[in-house]
Amino acid sequence: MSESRKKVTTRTLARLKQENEPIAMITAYDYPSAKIAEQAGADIILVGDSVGMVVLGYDSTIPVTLDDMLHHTKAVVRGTKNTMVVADLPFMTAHLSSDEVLRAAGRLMQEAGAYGVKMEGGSEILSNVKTLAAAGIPVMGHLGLTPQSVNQIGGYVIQGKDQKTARHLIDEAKRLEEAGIFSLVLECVPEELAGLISEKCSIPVIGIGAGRFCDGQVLVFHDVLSIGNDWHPSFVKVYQEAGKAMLQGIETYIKEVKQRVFPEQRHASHLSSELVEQLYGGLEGEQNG
Ligand SMILES: Nc1nc(=O)c2c([nH]1)NC[C@@H]1CN(c3ccc(C(=O)N[C@@H](CCC(=O)O)C(=O)O)cc3)CN21
Ligand SMILES: CC(C)C(=O)C(=O)O
Ligand SMILES: [Mg+2]
Repeated sequence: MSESRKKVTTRTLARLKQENEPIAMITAYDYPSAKIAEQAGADIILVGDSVGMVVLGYDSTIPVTLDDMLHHTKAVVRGTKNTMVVADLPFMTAHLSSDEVLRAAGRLMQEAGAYGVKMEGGSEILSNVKTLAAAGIPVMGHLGLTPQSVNQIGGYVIQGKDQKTARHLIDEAKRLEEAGIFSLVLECVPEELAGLISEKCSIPVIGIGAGRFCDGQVLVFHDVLSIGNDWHPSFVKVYQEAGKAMLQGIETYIKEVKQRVFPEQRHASHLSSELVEQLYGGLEGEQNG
């Protein structure tokens, strides 16, 4: 599928929304996971700052740096041919001066090869969104539960549950759209609200924990495959117990080493018996001399 497919662009996504065809997005953080995501047919790979939690072992996305994002985005880009790769701007970056945010986004595109960037927030980042869009940088928005604000929110909790906050999210989505984002992630909002925003926006809205009525869905790679964590947010569906399969494989390897079952003869290279004899003979000669 991925071999023959044309490159996914902003135009592809706009067409998918127009044709009411769901957009499939998944995170990836390195070369093998990117190859798997592309081969599976993902439209968009997100190099999420969730890399900090599922790969680097932090307990939030806050410690993730631009250098981390560059490092992982480069690996993902090397693993893809025609999938759109979007990289998260890390904590605080969206709020820096327009020069600094431009430089950060520019590095993710020029140095790492990202197609575009995603930034968390609404009105407070609007002028930076406009600056990036004016520079030809595809910007994906991110509203609802914005994990970079977890300390301020006070936890990973669903957003937009009452009239005031729901109304606010609709307004923010419209403002971001006007500022020039090409797509919007909505995280952890009630599905009726996500459906309404998807309907009111002409750009594709991609949900995570936002229900059935978005234009697309995104999940974290390690959640879909249950790698590294027993616990998952309740919106996650585990499609394969890859973490269990990995553990079993490594356990069996270690057991076989301990029991001298691995390696077998075929797992090594060999000398001719004549050469072996000569070498042993040579050693004996040394010992006798
Ligand atoms: N592995 C992983 N998956 C993710 O989806 C993810 C990350 N990490 N890290 C960055 C953010 C953080 N996310 C999270 C983390 C926790 C919840 C969570 O605990 N949600 C509760 C619902 C809270 C409520 O009731 O309001 C849940 O039970 O799902 C949600 C999103 C989403 N992102
Ligand atoms: C969960 C998605 C939307 C994200 O921002 C990430 O993986 O960092
Ligand atoms: Mg993120």
